[in-house]
Amino acid sequence: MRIFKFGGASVKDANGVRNLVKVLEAVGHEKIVLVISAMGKMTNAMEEVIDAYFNEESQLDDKIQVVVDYHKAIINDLFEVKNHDVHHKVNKLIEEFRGFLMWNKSPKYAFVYDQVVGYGELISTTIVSSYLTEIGMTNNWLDVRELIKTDNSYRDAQVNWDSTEQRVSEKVEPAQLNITQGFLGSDENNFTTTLGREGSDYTAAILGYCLNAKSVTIWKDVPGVLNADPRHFKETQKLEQISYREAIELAFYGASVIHPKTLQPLQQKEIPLHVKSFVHPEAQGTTVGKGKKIVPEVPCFIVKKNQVLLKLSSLDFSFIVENNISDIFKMFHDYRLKVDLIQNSAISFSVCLDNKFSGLKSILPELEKRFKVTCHEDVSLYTIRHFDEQAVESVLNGYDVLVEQRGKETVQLVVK
Ligand SMILES: Nc1ncnc2c1ncn2[C@@H]1O[C@H](COP(=O)(O)OP(=O)(O)O)[C@@H](O)[C@H]1O
Ligand SMILES: N[C@@H](CC(=O)OP(=O)(O)O)C(=O)O
Repeated sequence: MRIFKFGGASVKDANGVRNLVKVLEAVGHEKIVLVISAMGKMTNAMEEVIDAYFNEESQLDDKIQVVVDYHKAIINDLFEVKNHDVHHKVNKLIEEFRGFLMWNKSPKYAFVYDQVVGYGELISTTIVSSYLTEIGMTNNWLDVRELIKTDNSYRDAQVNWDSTEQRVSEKVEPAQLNITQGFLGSDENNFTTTLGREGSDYTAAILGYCLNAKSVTIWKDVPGVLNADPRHFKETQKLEQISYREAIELAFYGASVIHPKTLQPLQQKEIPLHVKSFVHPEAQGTTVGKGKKIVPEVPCFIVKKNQVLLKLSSLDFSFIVENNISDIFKMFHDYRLKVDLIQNSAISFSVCLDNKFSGLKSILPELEKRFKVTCHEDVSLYTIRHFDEQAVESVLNGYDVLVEQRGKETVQLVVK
């Protein structure tokens, strides 16, 4: 079997859905599992619904209406028949999460988030599946929550591999075109869980692993994995081949084209991962697999914006060593601050953090009880793999370098 993942960008409108069909016609549509994300930016729109529910209830209906209108426009464009069954199916899903929000008693944000946010994926797969059926492509729609079982760490659920493997092998039809949602799973009480934002790549890898797939392909709006994010760098080069190890390194440092958790299950079974253009499905793309580290061998640039640099110094000139470093790391873990870089000297300790769960405000007073704290917000972290001096120079242009760290293959620069 082959696993195909189509992200939000690929199904952002009716033409995107038609193009998905063209891709399937070009590369075959049997013995496939299609993993599809929410359409366009609908996960962000669902997050706004949840935020309104918790913080500004007067906005709730308007926020839900944005989701309704977006999908309705796509359905009206795709289906000629006015009262096509797809309207009924999508309305039912919308009423499901509206009803949940009406009756919910749980004050727990992460739990409520997971029960609601995934309707983006449930709706998108319902629309795509109905469209495929309409044009004569028989398909098997699967609720991924019945396949992928996880613990109950809402918003960052961990997969229970044994029961997932068993369910996947029972429910996926190996000879057919199967279609299911990315990003979601369910816990032992059958509540919906999510695998973390942008987690649909990981879903494709989980299914690939459980089905011993021949390959996993992520269809993108770019020709493959580039040596830098084209939104931040003018000149980029496509990488032809990357080893699993190198791809894991790139994803770890923040190359957002592949979700970091995706590589590990594939590497374990040596399943190749193709990143290909949904505009030119016949073109080669990038293959992540066994073999050469990186082809061509060029510097790879990764930038993370809006990071925080904290410098902690002891108040009494005592050393910062194992015991206080372990306390500091426990605090970062508790406040969900992701550590991107560390540098320590005898009496100080610098750390570049990702504040995506907004833990910074709460941790600062805690740290200030024990250390002198200097905090630079809104810094950028540049990582260059396989760097040379020219590559380093090219990213510096006028920035102030706050921290520099060099290894044999990687240089990291925190700049303001
Ligand atoms: N190293 C990279 N190579 C290719 N694309 C990259 C890279 N880093 C960031 N991107 C960006 O990732 C985008 C595709 O990801 P995304 O929009 O999240 O797609 P999807 O919705 O399909 O998951 C590309 O349009 C590109 O701008
Ligand atoms: N829809 C989810 C999961 C995902 O992976 O989406 P995409 O494939 O569009 O990045 C998100 O936006 O986080």
